[in-house]
Amino acid sequence: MNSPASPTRRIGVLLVNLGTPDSPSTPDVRRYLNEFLTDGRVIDMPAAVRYPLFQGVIVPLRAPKSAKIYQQLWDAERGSPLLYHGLDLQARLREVLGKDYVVAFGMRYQKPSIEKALEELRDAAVDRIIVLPLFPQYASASTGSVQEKVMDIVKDWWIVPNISFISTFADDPGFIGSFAARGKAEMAKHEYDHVVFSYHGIPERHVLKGSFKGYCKLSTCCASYNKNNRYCYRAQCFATSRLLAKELGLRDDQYTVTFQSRLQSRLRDPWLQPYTDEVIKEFPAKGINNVLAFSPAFVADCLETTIEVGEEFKELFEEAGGKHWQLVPSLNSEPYWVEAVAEMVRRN
Ligand SMILES: C=CC1=C(C)c2cc3[nH]c(cc4nc(cc5[nH]c(cc1n2)c(C)c5CCC(=O)O)C(CCC(=O)O)=C4C)c(C)c3C=C
Ligand SMILES: [Fe+2]
Ligand SMILES: [Fe+2]
Repeated sequence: MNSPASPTRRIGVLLVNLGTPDSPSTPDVRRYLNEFLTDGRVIDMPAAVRYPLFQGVIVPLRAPKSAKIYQQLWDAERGSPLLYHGLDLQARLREVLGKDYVVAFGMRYQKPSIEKALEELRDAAVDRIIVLPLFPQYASASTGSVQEKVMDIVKDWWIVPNISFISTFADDPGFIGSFAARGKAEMAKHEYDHVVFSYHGIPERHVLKGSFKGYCKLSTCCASYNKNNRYCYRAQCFATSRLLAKELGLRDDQYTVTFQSRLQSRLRDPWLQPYTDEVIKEFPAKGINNVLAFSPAFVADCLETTIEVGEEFKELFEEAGGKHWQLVPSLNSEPYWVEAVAEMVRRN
């Protein structure tokens, strides 16, 4: 009797980014924000308060304003940059990884859903799944939320797959090298007297909640990256910045680490500081007039890079008297970044 052919042992790769509305219309933005801002890892309030407060008050007020910004960002042919860069990365990674891998792409909020992407991998009968949330620095509100969602889905499958997560790549040499290459290309075009590494902020409380045995106290604890603060978002942001500065040949006084995108609320809870908008307004008075801005919490251009860093911060800086502000474009689906992702996957 012939033995059955041995099953192909392909590996599934699930790339996940945050999410984006289906269109920049107010109803679609409202639907997206309703899903995003009722996630208990993003807004860590009891569900009984979170749902009525956000779905009933904050999102209806915010959606029309956000929709206007999404309209500025939207590409007439390709739609949301976060989505089309994700699909491009998926396509290029497929080519680089070859036939032993099946690469799927999903968004934590809205479409394409993580459910659908996981089903694609299940239908391909992959042997195991490597999940790569596309956030370099672990935060419960981003990476943690993706992990929870994936586990929530597969817990209901009859055959639960082998799954591993790449939870942080803040100090990954391929990630650092790719961003440094993007920065060097800008530095070759213009003289800069200062560099800003501006990261998406999170409430300070989120850092303290993840503090390992009380190690992280939002102080000098984050000045080195070690086994005690491996998943501290603030420590990872500093680690990424130090490594990028080293690659770019910057002295400590030639760069500043800042945090952007805080969700302003009447609760006035402090977010990670210093705030980018406040820091850059002071630059011209200090003689800093030519600034190169990196946004290394994102690996694809999106609202937070193109509009907030590339346009809003530029305007603030120029209003304060600054001369030249330049955003370093994100990694998107640049060949060296695709290779860096492939290497992280192969190593896993
Ligand atoms: C880098 C990872 C991210 C973390 C950590 C994060 C935390 C976080 N975000 C909000 C609120 C908003 N973020 C918004 C946009 C947005 N956020 C991320 C990533 C992280 N967020 C991305 C990639 C994007 C852009 C999406 C796009 O389509 O381009 C928005 C929506 C835009 C707006 O209305 O301003 C909100 C709101 C909170 C509260 C939070 C942590 C607690
Ligand atoms: Fe965000
Ligand atoms: Fe820390």
